[in-house]
Amino acid sequence: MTRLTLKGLAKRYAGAGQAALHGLDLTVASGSLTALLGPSGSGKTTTMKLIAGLIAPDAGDIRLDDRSIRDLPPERRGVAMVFQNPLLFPHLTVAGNVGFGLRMRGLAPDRIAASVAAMLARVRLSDLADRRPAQLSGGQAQRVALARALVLRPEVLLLDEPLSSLDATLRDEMRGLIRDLQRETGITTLVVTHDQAEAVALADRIALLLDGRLVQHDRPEAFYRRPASEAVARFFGGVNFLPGKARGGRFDCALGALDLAPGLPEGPGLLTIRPEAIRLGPGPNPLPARVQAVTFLGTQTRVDLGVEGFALQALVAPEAGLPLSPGQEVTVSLPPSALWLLPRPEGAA
Ligand SMILES: Nc1ncnc2c1ncn2[C@@H]1O[C@H](COP(=O)(O)OP(=O)(O)OP(=O)(O)O)[C@@H](O)[C@H]1O
Repeated sequence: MTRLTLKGLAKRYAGAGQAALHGLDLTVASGSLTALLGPSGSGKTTTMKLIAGLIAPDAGDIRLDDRSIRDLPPERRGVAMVFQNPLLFPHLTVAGNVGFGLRMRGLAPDRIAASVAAMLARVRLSDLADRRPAQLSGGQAQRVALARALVLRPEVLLLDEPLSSLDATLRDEMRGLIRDLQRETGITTLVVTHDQAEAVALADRIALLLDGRLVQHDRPEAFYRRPASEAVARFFGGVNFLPGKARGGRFDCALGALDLAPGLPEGPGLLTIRPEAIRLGPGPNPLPARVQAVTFLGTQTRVDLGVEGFALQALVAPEAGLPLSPGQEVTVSLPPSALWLLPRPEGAA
């Protein structure tokens, strides 16, 4: 198993005003499945192409364990990349596509045939071995592309938005397959996605890129419980932010003095609470609130609340939200364990 390290990786495309990556430092643990997450244009594909050797960095290094691969050609890096569009060779069969890289390496035909057959069985494509890419569905083509990369036993596997072109059912299936194969093979894997729910469902670790910078690299739950900044919290659906000051275990803000859990920093900060952590009803940090709007969202109900002239948004189970109506007076409570302090944005008073 191999650790992947990016050190000070920088890239500005010719003619672009802004750099696509500003000195990215990231260590992808050996054998982990890490999601490289970020909105469109944040530098995810650029990072993948740099690791795969399809483009060259302006500065920085790329290491597999202690070896730099920065100056190696793509085929000698030990890195395989699967693109969003599977890019299969149209004139080759499924088996021909999967065996292509092994043939390029000069392996004996019987060894190639055995490896290809085993790989196709693993991705449940044995029955389609003789088909051409034009005769495959999108999900099948994506599985062939994954098999073609894995059969080479790369040290690092890069998957660029592997689920984005699939419908919801196929996406679940493919996500399960990627997870299972990654666990079985232990190949250090980096998956690009712009979808935070997908990153959470798939990865052991998430590296969040915003504007070409790594803003947090953590376990999925940390992005909800301990976001590093307001921007991170917002990317993960955070909507409640209260400026104020923490002092002696309490937070003074527009809603009064709220009890905090122990261990949070003192001083000016931005308090945040997840909408799903707000309780309707009496409890710790109780506050009188007026319901502004109730929106049924299927699995949850969104309740917009006015609290001391401040807007808070809660997400509750539908059965908890249904009897509510706009104008109603309710008590909300804010459990201290769900209150988290963020640094105040630059320039804030
Ligand atoms: N070949 C290129 N020439 C000039 N600018 C580029 C080129 N490729 C990407 N960029 C710019 O670099 C920045 C990062 O792009 P990149 O494709 O890495 O982002 P991304 O996070 O993968 O986005 P998406 O999710 O939309 O694919 C963007 O501002 C993009 O416009």
